Amino acid sequence: MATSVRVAAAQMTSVNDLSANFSTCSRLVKEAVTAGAKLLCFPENFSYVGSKSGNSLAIAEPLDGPIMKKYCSLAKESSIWLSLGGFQEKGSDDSHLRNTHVLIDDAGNIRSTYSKMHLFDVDVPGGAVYKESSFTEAGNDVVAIDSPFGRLGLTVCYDLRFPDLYQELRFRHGAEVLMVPAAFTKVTGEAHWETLLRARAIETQCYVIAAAQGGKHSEERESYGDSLIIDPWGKIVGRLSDRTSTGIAVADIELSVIQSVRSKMPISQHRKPVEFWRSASASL
Ligand SMILES: O=C(O)CNC(=O)[C@H](CS)NC(=O)CCC(=O)C(=O)O
Repeated sequence: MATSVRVAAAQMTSVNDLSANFSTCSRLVKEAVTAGAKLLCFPENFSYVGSKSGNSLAIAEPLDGPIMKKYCSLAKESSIWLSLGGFQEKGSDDSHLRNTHVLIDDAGNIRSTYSKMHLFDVDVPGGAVYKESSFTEAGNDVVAIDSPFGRLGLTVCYDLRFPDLYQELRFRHGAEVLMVPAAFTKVTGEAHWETLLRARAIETQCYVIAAAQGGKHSEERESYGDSLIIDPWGKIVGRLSDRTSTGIAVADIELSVIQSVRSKMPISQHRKPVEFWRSASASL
């Protein structure tokens, strides 16, 4: 990784129209290129948000289908890496999709994919009831990959609430930058979004890039928004002035910040993972 490299996180309000969302993404790619970013991260469901969550089954496609081909061409034409967080990938039968985070390089090649592990089956207090598992197959592979922006850890949205995954990414897979594309609900976002993201950055000493859906997608659906880039000390280094507007947040990833935070506070040497204290207490 270069000593400093500029990245961007998109914030958008995707709708139930594939071509309208692609136009928005193309415009944001141009903005990111103009800002000097080498990587642009898009939120969960960047290419489509149905008025009801199960609606997205109808537009699910394989990774070599026409939708993903267009995004690969977009990356290639603009010579920029794209993190596409939460693509509706066709599942193993017609009633399931996979919620897949796709990483495309600046030559338009898919470098890595990760399918969301933790599915959002939640009765949101004061909000709607979600049952993502009714139409989604959970992934079960932890995915980290080297890139010009450091070693990236791929996650999606609700994964954010499960710190074990991020511990695994940092301490077993060597992640330096954690990506959390999301479509958080308004209620849970207000209560938890920034706190959870900053906690993940601090406890793993990683950069966190969190691209978010924000605003009203339809009469029925609204997302919290607030795309953030956070440094390994937990400081917010990239944010839009408005939580729900469409645009990009830009920040520089500095190798020296990762190194300095980690060497001054060497938590990788101090940590006592669960296997350690379980075997210690067993011998009492
Ligand atoms: O279903 C779709 O169309 C798109 N998928 C989503 O919006 C997903 C699953 S329903 N949303 C979340 O994971 C919200 C998590 C969240 O809000 C929290 O953890 O608080």
